[in-house]
Amino acid sequence: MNTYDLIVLGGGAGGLTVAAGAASLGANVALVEKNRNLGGDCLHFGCVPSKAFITSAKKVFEAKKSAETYGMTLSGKPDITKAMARVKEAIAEIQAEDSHERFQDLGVDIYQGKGRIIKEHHIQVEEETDIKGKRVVIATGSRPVIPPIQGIESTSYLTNETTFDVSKTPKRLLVIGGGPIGLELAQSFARFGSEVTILEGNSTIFGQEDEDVISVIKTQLEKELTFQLNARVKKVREENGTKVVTYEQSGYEENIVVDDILMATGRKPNTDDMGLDKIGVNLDDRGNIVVNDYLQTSKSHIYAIGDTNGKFPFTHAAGMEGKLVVRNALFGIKGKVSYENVPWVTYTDPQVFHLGLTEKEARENHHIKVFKVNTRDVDRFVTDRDLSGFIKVITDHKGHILGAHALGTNAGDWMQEIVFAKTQGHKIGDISNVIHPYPTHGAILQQSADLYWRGKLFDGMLPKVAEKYIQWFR
Ligand SMILES: Cc1cc2nc3c(=O)[nH]c(=O)nc-3n(C[C@H](O)[C@H](O)[C@H](O)COP(=O)(O)OP(=O)(O)OC[C@H]3O[C@@H](n4cnc5c(N)ncnc54)[C@H](O)[C@@H]3O)c2cc1C
Ligand SMILES: NC(=O)c1ccc[n+]([C@@H]2O[C@H](COP(=O)([O-])OP(=O)(O)OC[C@H]3O[C@@H](n4cnc5c(N)ncnc54)[C@H](O)[C@@H]3O)[C@@H](O)[C@H]2O)c1
Repeated sequence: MNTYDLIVLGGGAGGLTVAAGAASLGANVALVEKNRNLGGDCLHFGCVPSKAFITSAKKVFEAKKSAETYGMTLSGKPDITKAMARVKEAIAEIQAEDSHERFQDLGVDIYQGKGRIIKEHHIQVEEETDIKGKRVVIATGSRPVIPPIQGIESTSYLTNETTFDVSKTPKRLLVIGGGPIGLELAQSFARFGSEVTILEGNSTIFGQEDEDVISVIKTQLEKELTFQLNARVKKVREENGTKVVTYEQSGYEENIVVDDILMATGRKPNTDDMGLDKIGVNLDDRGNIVVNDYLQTSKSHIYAIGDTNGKFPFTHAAGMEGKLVVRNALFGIKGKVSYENVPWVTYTDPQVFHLGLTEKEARENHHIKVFKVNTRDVDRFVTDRDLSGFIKVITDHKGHILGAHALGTNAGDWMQEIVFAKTQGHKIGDISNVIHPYPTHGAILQQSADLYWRGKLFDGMLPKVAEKYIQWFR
């Protein structure tokens, strides 16, 4: 039986980070991946295809908008198969980075097949091969949750695993779930010509965002999508090639007839059927693997990262956790995980940027200040006619950054400066001293920092002292 310093289960965002990092440091590493290709959900069914599709959809939308704005004539319908071909091209190109050869060259032994933990240090791959590891990292990701809806077993529907294979634009599309997956894809389908309705069980879409952000993005998206909130799906059935969906809203039953349904109702960790209960690795009631601050499970030689621990289900968080686990597992360092400075971006148009606490969360434990700047007050956004967005920086009373939120074209890029500032412990005022070329979008951050100084200069004792000093100096 082959024996390793480290066995990694799952070759996605988290697992590949661990395998590459540990092998580069000289560890003897095995990587077990059930699919033929490495890369995981992010590459094959998640971030990469969705962003490629979003870009195509945005181009189509802007072509139409530009034609209207500049008095040109545009004819024809966009062909979604061309967009999906571009999706496949993007996946293939990035796949080359995650090839078996690359990892084998690093010294990683790859086992293709489904892995199960059969004893504390023993992994079985497809009931055929047994391998032994001093430490084990579980990075098996997640899959879509399918809610228990009457009739769903006999009705076809899309998920993120099948959406990028569609060969025609659904005329009427129902998206169940108003979270990031649902909204990013809904807007893109709408831009390819689908009539899209979002059915959301809660009273709001984007439940995790700051309230101001939710209110503005909803108004923006309503130009392209129809929302049904507080709506609970009761049953579905197929009828003459269409799907009839019955949902309850405000005590009434409503029916909607559509051509396709996209399920975007959250994620479920891939932690079942892996033998975890048998060896005493604890799961919470949603199936997430319970980990401590060092990302160790209830068995200290087994670590769990990425979507399996349910803490921060994003690719960059899985990568960050993976790097930490390499240090902790190989060198016995007790590095603690922290998500305080981990941002996320939802790639709707406009994009939604999120870092740290929302205003409501911050108010619970801090005496806060809020600095808000609208894009219409920043020259670069004015030149671009991008006038409906804003940024909001939330600080404690001393100016330490607690949270930052933004809505605007490419917000994920121009807000990165504040992630750096927060990570390095800078206060908001420090951004005021950073020179931003004129006219750039990033200047919006400088303007928010200027608000901080303006408050300090004009609301405190300083103006009175300054006045006295100037009189004396004259
Ligand atoms: C539509 C969509 C869009 C997204 N967009 C973004 C985005 O823009 N930005 C972002 O940061 N995040 C995004 N995410 C989330 C991101 O994809 C995940 O957070 C990330 O992939 C998690 O990485 P992971 O390593 O935990 O799991 P994965 O990347 O899914 O990797 C898990 C791997 O484990 C394998 N596996 C499973 N079970 C076993 C087993 N028993 N044995 C062996 N192998 C196994 C799987 O085949 C898979 O390859 C998106 C997700 C979706 C669905
Ligand atoms: N840009 C990004 O970084 C990005 C993009 C997509 C996904 N992701 C990741 O994927 C994760 C999952 O995304 P998601 O949108 O599937 O999940 P989510 O949990 O964020 O949203 C699911 C939504 O579906 C609703 N819902 C659940 N069951 C329902 C039902 N039966 N009827 C009606 N509504 C129902 C929920 O109230 C919720 O609003 C995210 O948390 C995120 O980490 C990230």
